[in-house]
Amino acid sequence: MTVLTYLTGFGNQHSSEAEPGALPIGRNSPQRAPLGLYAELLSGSAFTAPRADNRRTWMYRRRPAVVVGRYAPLPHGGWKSGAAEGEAAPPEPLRWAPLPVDGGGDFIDGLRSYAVNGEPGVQGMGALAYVATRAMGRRALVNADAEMLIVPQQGRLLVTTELGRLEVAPGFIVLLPRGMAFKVDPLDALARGYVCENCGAAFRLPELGPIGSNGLANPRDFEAPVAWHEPEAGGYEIVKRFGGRLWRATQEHSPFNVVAWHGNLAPYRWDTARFMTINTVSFDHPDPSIFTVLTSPSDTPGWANVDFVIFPPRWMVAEDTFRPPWYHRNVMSEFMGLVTGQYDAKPGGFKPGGASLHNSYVPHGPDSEAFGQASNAELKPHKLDATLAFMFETRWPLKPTPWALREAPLEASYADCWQDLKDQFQP
Ligand SMILES: O=C(O)Cc1cc(O)ccc1O
Ligand SMILES: [Fe+2]
Repeated sequence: MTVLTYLTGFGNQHSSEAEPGALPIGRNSPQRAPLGLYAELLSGSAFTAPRADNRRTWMYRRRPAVVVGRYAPLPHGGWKSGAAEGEAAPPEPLRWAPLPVDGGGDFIDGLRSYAVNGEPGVQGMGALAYVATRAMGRRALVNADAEMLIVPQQGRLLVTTELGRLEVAPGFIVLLPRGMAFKVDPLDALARGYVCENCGAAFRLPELGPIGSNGLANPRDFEAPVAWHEPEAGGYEIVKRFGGRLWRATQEHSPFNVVAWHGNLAPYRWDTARFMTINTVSFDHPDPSIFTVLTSPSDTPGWANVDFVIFPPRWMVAEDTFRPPWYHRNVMSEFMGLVTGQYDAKPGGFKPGGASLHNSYVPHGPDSEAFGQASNAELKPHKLDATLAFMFETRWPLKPTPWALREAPLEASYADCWQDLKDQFQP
């Protein structure tokens, strides 16, 4: 395939044209847009949102998105959204073994929700897995309810969007704005990973406070696509997520027909290897908020609708410190996945491609194996290398789905991993 080029900078005012002269200069909506194109605006925020949060993009396209057939319901057994579609779960830690990579479906067919909260299109999130063994072909997905954050775990992906194409491998993430058409195609025989469906405020970089003007995920490392319009003629199936349901319609042309665009609402890819990791250089284990890549705030300051947090390779140097995570009960709910390597709180038990859910106030922390090792380890500088875990942390309790509780590879004996923690009190 061709080598793709990118525009850099999270939230920048990008502009791109696939044909010279396709982008109007000095105005957005001339009486006749250049080259016979249609002008179309996509908003990511209310028109009157504060300037710092305001996101919108102008597209100049061969046909506007309004040219589409009538929608009919499209059944999908695995994709759930909103607390109403979750089940009551016992207040216990839950963990799932890696999903088998089979099934012969495309990205849409292979979506399965582990856990949900909130309300589709309003607030909250869903944590999903995807397994894809074939391309979407002439099928596109539009999620009108949520922004989609894709975390590939296995297999490279080609992500085609209305604004252009992105290529990613495991270790990257992809952020797809709410309401923008896209398709996700495996570039290898199979692809597996995780998705966060964010129904709240759009993801943004966290404030840095005393860290200062640099660090964590740096804005310039986020890469947006350049304009690209699909050359092949022919129809498309548009699959739309709206109101927590899937719908399908057909149209006689590709939705990937944007010849030029400009604006600050764009899909991005980002390489987790670019994360500038902050950790203690003295003692104690800092709160995991130091690993926040992106945050979707809620209406209460500091209580995120969802934070996307990574646990990347890093040096552990803390003195007189139990270095893995502490035992804790968190008001926020924690969904975790493992892209590669080992996670320090569960060196043996948490497998790449697996998932865990530690819901609001569910006690958790290092398993007995990790506790024994870390309590006795010689505290010389140690690199946690070749590892990448992540967390979707949300202020609303997550409800597991029927699939997650009854069909997915739920590990019945997960909670046993703490039962060997003995009373070792020596008065
Ligand atoms: O529970 C977990 O494994 C995630 C986590 C990691 C950490 O370093 C501190 C708190 C926390 O919830
Ligand atoms: Fe935790």
